[in-house]
Amino acid sequence: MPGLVEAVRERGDARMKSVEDHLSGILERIAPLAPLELQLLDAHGSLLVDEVAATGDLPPFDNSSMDGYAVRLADVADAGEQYPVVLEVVDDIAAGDTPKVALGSGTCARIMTGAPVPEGTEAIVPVEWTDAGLPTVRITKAPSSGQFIRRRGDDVSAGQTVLDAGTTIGSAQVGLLAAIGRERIRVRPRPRVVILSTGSELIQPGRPIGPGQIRDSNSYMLTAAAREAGAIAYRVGNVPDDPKVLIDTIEDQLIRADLVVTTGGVSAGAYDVVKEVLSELGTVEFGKVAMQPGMPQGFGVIGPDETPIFTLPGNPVSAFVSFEVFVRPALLRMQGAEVTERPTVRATCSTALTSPDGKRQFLRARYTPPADGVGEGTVDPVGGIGSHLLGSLARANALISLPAEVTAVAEGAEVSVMLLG
Ligand SMILES: Nc1nc2c(c(=O)[nH]1)N[C@H]1C(S)=C(S)[C@@H](COP(=O)(O)OP(=O)(O)OC[C@H]3O[C@@H](n4cnc5c(N)ncnc54)[C@H](O)[C@@H]3O)O[C@H]1N2
Ligand code: MOO
Repeated sequence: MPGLVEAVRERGDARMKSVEDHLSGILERIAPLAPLELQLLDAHGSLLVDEVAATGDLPPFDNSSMDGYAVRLADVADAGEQYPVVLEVVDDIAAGDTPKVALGSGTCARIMTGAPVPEGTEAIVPVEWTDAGLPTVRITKAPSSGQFIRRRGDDVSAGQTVLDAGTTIGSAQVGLLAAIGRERIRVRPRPRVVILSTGSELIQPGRPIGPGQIRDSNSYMLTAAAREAGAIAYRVGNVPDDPKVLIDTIEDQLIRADLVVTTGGVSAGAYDVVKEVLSELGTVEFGKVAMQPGMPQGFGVIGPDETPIFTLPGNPVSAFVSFEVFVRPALLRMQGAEVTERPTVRATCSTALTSPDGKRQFLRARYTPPADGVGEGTVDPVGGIGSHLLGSLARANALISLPAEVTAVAEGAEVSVMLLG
């Protein structure tokens, strides 16, 4: 019969919070950031607060979609290779010009792409269907009615809603807003996130490494992850395991942070400074979450503005998975997103798996969608379960998520897969 300690270890610790409880506790305390009016390019990547309506038509005037000649249909109806029609060119209109003359019988105007068509225009003859002549032009092919004319308002008409509230401002949306004349726009701003890696053993890439030291991968990885989640991320590497330096660094950084993420120093070690320092403040709660990797977690608020802070474990894979499961949803919530989870699919697992009882396990994996686009894809675990295995993490495009009560999965069984990016 196992002793108490062994029994707890086997079944998971009853005092551990479930992943779901920890996440919902976090999201209850994270509010969308207050809307801000930003210049278009500063709004790029943010979510629109209000719907946007066009104040004018797009295009704003009838214009040519080809370099060529603006004509009346009756004048060119008989044009052909054998018997070209000859017209007098009465105007020459470049983009930005205003036409000076209306078209009369037997006349045409040379016109460039985007230039306003003169009054009386019924179609445009592309220059390739002519001898490009001036002051008369020979036309060898007749356009159809309205051909190569872009009508006023055929893209967007005045008053029309062009973007719904909640739309993410990507490059196409920036282009549209500029086209309708908007210079500034109200959005949920991108959260500013400070990523801080702690540990006296950490060395920045590019520096020589000594015995017992390791490179600081977490601060880079999480800064990139925060950017991928839409945040403006600031990286602070190399905070040593010194309580005073740590608290001073966090205080200094609060000025530019809507959210702080630390890694390392939260387990049970003698130098686990993050836990030691922040526990004393009483506003950050530390505990164990029933998951692997990512068991030791801390979350709370800090500083005069009650800035949310996540203290993630130092093992790189634990930090990565914790970010995915807890921090990313919080960042999306701050941006006003309705959906904060990664897309999840069911997939056939290529190998048999085991998992600790009482802990949700996140396994690095490669997901392959179904070849025909219908039905279930397959998923292959990559690497082992060790929380230090960054090599296999970098080959993964998904995480297999096994519920806490699942201890074994047969080869070919269906599993839940969280797709990364
Ligand atoms: N006695 C116990 N020991 C540990 C427990 C426990 O419950 N009891 N939990 C283990 C688990 S699970 C995890 S996860 C880790 C969490 O440790 P810490 O958050 O305290 O992190 P550190 O001790 O500072 O570092 C752990 C590991 O990760 C490396 N590390 C740290 N920062 C970085 C970085 N920025 N880039 C790359 N690698 C980093 C560090 O060198 C260590 O190897 O605790 C277990 N122990
Ligand atoms: O939970 Mo730790 O995050 O497994 O290595």
